[in-house]
This record gives sequence, C-alpha cells and structure tokens, in this order.
Amino acid sequence: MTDSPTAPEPGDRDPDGLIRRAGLRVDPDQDQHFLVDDRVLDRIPTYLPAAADRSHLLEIGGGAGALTDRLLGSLPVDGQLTVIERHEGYASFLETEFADAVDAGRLTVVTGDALDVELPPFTASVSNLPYGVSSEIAFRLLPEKRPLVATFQAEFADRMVAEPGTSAYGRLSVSAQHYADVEIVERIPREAFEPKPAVESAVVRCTPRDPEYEVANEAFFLRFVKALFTQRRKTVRNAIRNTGHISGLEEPEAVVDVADEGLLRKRPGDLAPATFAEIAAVALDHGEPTGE
Ligand SMILES: C[S@@+](CC[C@H](N)C(=O)[O-])C[C@H]1O[C@@H](n2cnc3c(N)ncnc32)[C@H](O)[C@@H]1O
Repeated sequence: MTDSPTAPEPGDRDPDGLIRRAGLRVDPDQDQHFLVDDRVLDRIPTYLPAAADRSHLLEIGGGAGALTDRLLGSLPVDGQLTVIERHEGYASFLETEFADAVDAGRLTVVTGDALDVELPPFTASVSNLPYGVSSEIAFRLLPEKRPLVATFQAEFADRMVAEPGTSAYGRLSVSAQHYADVEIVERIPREAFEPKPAVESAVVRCTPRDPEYEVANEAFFLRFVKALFTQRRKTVRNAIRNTGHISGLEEPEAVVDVADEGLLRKRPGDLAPATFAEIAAVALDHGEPTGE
C-alpha cells in the first residue's frame, strides 16, 4: 500500500510510514530509537495529569514525528507544540511533514541540542527521550515545575520512583522526588521501538508539587544528597565526614558534632528525602558550606 498523497489528520500517521518518508538512517548511536507501536504512541499523551494545561506542549527529540503527530492530535483548539530535535535532517523532515501545523502556528521545530537551546514557555512536556542524555534533560525540565511525561530506560525509571531502604533508592530518587510526584505509568517492551534498544523502557509521569519539607538552599541540598550517596554503605556520620570535597562543607566535623545521633547512625540509603533535608539544614548552619 502506498502512502496517501494528502496529509493525514494529526494523530493518524503510521509510524513506519513516517520513517519511510523521512528516508534517513535511524542511528542508534545518536539515540535514535523510534516508537513504532501505535497503541503505545496513542497512550503516551493521555498520561499527562488530567488537570495539566496542554496549551503549549514541549517535546524533546521529535525524530520522524510519530509522537509529534499524536501530540498535535491531542492539542486544544488554540494549543501549540514546540519540538526540539538535534538532528538537522529529522528537524527539517518534521517541518515538511507537518507543514500545515507549522503554517497554522501550532508547531514550532527548534533545531538544536535540548541541553543548550533556550526552552520555550511550555505548560507541559511529553517526550520519548534520547536515553544518552535523559538524566540531564530530566533535570533541566524538572525545576521548571511543569507536568512531565517521558520514556526512560526502565532501570533509570525504577531509580527515579524508588523508596528509601530499597536497592534502587539513591541520589536520583531523592532529586527527582524533590520536584515532583514521580510514577511509572507503563513499561514498554523493546519491540515497540525501531531499532530495538538494548533494554526495556518505562513511561514516567512527574506531577510537580512543593516538597513536604523546607530547603533553604536547593543547590546545597542537592549537592549534599549527591555527596552522601557516594558513601551509601557507610553511616551518615562517616558519609558526612568523608565527602566535604563533594558537598562543599568546610567543617563536616562540626556537623556531626551537633546532628541527631540516631540519624548519624543510619545509612544514606535508608533516609527519606525529608530526613536528608533535616540534616542538610544542620549542615548548612554548622558546616560552613562553600560554593553557590
Ligand atoms: C528516542 S528518539 C525519539 C524519536 C521520536 N520522538 C519517537 O518517539 O519515535 C530520540 C530523538 O532525540 C534526538 N536527540 C538526541 N539527542 C538529542 C539532544 N541532545 N537534543 C535534542 N534531540 C536529541 C534524536 O535525534 C532522536 O530523534
């Protein structure tokens, strides 16, 4: 069967047909694993929280446009979508394939690296992320406090949602959960992509909210969490002592002198985010942190 000469309605495009029409190599070394399972593609935009403002969606890594098509189909009447795609060939294909949406002001394609380009004033973000930089992109988007739906490698997603006391719990869990309620909403088998990635994927929904604890200095809090998890099998006391070069504490000894003895005996992997915040507050007051 040949592709129809008239442009299909947004939301109806066949993912394999898009890859064929783009006519470009799909290069896994450039994080190009395109979704080709229609059912998964149809579901991904529905995972945004019901109350999410969809008036300006942001997609990172448009590729051949299978998810772009579904997102355009899910926009409200006056809505718009911005897609950031690093590969010039795919970015230019998106502009041609979706020329009607571009002309109508509903789609903007930005050619560039999602880690460098200026972000548009988006209201929510939905992406099948390039896995090589998924962590950097997630931590660029999370502080924007907008609802986020994105695919990640399953093991990475498991770490994002992990609870204290589990082996997957770590710096990534505390940092992600600092910004949002984080949930895995679907696991995706390798077969849903072309070419198949090496591992399973998972769709994660991040619903922004303020944390249940106060943090006076966010940069220090995140650095302190990072430092302690480099010593996850040590006690909190020793982890604080050993990681001043990472946390920036000039006087870690002064922190362990005044911190709660019960907490100092625990291990970083057992501390809830609120407990990290409690100890970070003591460290900020007594440890003479340097840096921003
Ligand atoms: C996993 S593919 C997803 C493609 C498409 N959205 C889909 O679901 O089929 C990731 C896309 O991100 C692009 N990409 C890789 N690194 C990027 C970066 N740093 N900034 C923007 N796009 C990037 C790749 O060229 C590729 O098109």
